[in-house]
Amino acid sequence: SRLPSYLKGPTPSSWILGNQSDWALSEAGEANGRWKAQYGAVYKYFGCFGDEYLVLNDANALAYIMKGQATSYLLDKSLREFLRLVTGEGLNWAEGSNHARQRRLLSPAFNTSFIKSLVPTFASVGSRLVAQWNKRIDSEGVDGAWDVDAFHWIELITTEALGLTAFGVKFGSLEGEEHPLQKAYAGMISASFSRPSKLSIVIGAAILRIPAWIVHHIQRLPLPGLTKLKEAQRIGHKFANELMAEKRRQLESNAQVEDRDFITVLVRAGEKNQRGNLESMSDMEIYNNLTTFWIAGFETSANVTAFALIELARNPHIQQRLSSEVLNILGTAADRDLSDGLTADELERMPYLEAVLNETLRCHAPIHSGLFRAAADDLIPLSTPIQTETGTVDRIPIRAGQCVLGSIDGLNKSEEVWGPDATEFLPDRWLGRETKQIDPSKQTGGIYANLATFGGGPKACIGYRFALLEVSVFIAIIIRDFEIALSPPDWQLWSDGSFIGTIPMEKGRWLGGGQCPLKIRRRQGKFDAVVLGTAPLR
Ligand code: HEM
Repeated sequence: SRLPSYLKGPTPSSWILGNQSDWALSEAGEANGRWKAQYGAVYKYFGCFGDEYLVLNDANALAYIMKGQATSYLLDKSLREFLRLVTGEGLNWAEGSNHARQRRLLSPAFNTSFIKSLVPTFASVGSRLVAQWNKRIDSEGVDGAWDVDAFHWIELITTEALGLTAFGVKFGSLEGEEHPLQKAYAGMISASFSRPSKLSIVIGAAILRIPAWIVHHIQRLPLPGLTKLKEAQRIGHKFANELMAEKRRQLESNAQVEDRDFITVLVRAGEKNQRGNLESMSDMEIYNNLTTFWIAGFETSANVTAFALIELARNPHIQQRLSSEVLNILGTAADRDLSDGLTADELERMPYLEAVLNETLRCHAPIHSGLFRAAADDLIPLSTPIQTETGTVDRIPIRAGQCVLGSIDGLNKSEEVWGPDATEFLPDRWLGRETKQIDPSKQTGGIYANLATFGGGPKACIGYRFALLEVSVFIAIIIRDFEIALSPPDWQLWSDGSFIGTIPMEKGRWLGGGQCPLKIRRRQGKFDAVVLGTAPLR
């Protein structure tokens, strides 16, 4: 064993499978929670073919690893090559000085005031969803209630929002239209999800053992999956190139072009840099990053939106409290059309909305773990020392090449950090909470609200403000206009965590993707909701 012998962990079922099927086939974070309770916050487990993983559920250890990303705790080389096949050499793929350079050049697209200016765009998309749902209630509803698997619709609003804010393009998918760029990106993600069998877990692990240099050359092979991926990329790239050329023409002829999307902001920043003789991003780099934002920002935000709606549907008292707040600030559907009126300032006046969103991000982090490889021998500091037979250990020695798994879910549900009710969904814990006052030994290094959900350090999620505002707008708009309940009422959530993502599904029913089955009804207005209360929908 390369890891110190005092680290404990589960016994592998076999050399081929290790503990991997237990990890991949239990609910997201479940195996980790069990092993953490048994072996401590820092333990080891075996992946396929005897690969040993160091698992960290310790705040200081996670903060340390995240700080070292981009230089000393890196993405596995083969995995990184696979990533390059999909996103090209964008921010997620980049390391070291290239990463720092790209991050600097992308900063104009992620500054707070620009991201806040996207709120009306998110609101326009949310309002289009509301219009469609109202139509369905009228045409397909029974006694004013309509059963819908909202997951598909959430995917549509998330892609519409990305289309408008990244490329400035309206796809029209909510209204039944199909757009080539949206289709190209769907092809790149090829969303079809299937729960892995033990055999596919082993095959997956074997594929990841293909040396990076071979993966690098795989792209030349005429494999069917790759041909489809390349075709999707060709269409996406051509489209983006035409858009960038058009933006450039517009900017040359009229400096008043509004910055309403990333492509405009990045093309403008590039032109400015060139005039000032600063280095700028090439069109290829801009395109690779727009693709990166799509891959990083689509399923993550969609899954959080779905988890939030599921929690609101199964906790009617939380839903009612949220609807009261939202109706007080935004008025009823009859008072006000939100298709372009909602602002970031209004969102800031809804602390309970923020609490519900934060609690969703804590309990249902859409990426439940981060996997790294140590670039050099190192010592990882701990918040809570480990007691061994020979003494106390406050740093774990590791060797270059060691796989390290930071459990985002484990830190988000750590009793040490969040208290004894850490596994319960309780938005109230956020009201009046000041992140700055948290004891340093309980700080995870997370970029937002001491949550590990968006990562931390130099490679922390660049899109977290975007995601927070986007999901807040969607939830506020849906809850203002509809009462939601689970349908059927006894629907049981299964948070699938087969890969690094967490996807809402029904226990025992794998339908090939996320699920969010709701019964929706028009909300009867402010008076009913606030004063009388509405009977929970069943
Ligand atoms: C709720 C939604 C989201 C979650 C939970 C999420 C989570 C994450 C996490 C965990 C990482 C890795 C952080 C680390 O290694 O420390 C990451 C990176 C990243 N995210 Fe997000 N993300 C979300 C939405 C978005 C959106 C909307 C965008 C873009 C518009 C985006 C763009 C990125 C990019 C580009 C990276 C790579 C950053 C780098 O390597 O420097 N994400 N995200």
